[in-house]
Amino acid sequence: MESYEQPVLSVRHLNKQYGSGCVNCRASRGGRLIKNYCPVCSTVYACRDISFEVQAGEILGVVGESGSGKSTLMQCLYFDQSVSSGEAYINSYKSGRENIFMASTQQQRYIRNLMMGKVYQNPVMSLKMNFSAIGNIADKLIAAGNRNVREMEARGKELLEHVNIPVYRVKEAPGNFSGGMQQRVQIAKALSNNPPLLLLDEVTTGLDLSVQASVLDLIKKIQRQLQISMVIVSHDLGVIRMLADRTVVMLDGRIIEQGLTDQILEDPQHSYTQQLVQSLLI
Ligand SMILES: Nc1ncnc2c1ncn2[C@@H]1O[C@H](COP(=O)(O)OP(=O)(O)OP(=O)(O)O)[C@@H](O)[C@H]1O
Repeated sequence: MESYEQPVLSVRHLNKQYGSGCVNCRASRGGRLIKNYCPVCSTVYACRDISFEVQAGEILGVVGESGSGKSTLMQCLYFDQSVSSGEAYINSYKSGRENIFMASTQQQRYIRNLMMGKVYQNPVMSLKMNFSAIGNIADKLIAAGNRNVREMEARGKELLEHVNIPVYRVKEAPGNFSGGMQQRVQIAKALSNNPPLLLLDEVTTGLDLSVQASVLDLIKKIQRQLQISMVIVSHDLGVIRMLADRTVVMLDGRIIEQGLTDQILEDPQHSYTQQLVQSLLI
């Protein structure tokens, strides 16, 4: 199969548990859990048998209530957490033939720096608040092996302009910026090495509605212009409706439904998804 036909990201049977499990929860296949939690040994089954694909140029939405495992999934994909088991393949890494979870720490750093970008709900997770905005971009470019200061400065300005940070503020620290501006700097930083895949975790949560709308517009614009693939996590189906081509619905660590976003909105199959869709209409 040619590489352009392969999914950009393919995740198979990803499991992540916090705790080692016990006779009660290991044998029960979830039957004796309270949601995702074992009351006997306190193990949390945060992600259970998660499988999905992201195609080139597609935005995949992941929606679910608080605690359903969305952030854990993103943390595993970006190597912020190790998986308990499972596989993931990126078509730009070793032609999509090697499980990235089995790659060495050095290789995982390489994948993070060149093949993925991540935007967090809390900008402190990705931005150095005591660096300038442009210094933050250079930081990511240096991590990927760049050394040419002039080139990095030009790239930083270009990216920050692209996300609507005024050129006269690029040398200011993001700590001085508003929440929406900080998210835009994070997006610029995540895009700096032209990754084929962007992971966005609750990036508009906590922002004012109008700021939220401008960040969502920016994400849409970037996706159209760069044709980059994205996985966007949100507890808000409104955000997913606006951005995602396809959607995965999570509950208690499992995927309970996935399909085209329009299809899920028009004809939700699972009772939890039906509730979510109904809440959009109220
Ligand atoms: N470090 C940890 N140790 C133990 N349990 C954890 C840890 N991190 C997350 N969990 C548990 O894993 C489950 C999934 O959490 P996660 O943060 O992935 O959910 P979420 O869907 O992203 O929720 P939210 O939208 O509130 O962030 C929850 O039950 C949570 O308590």
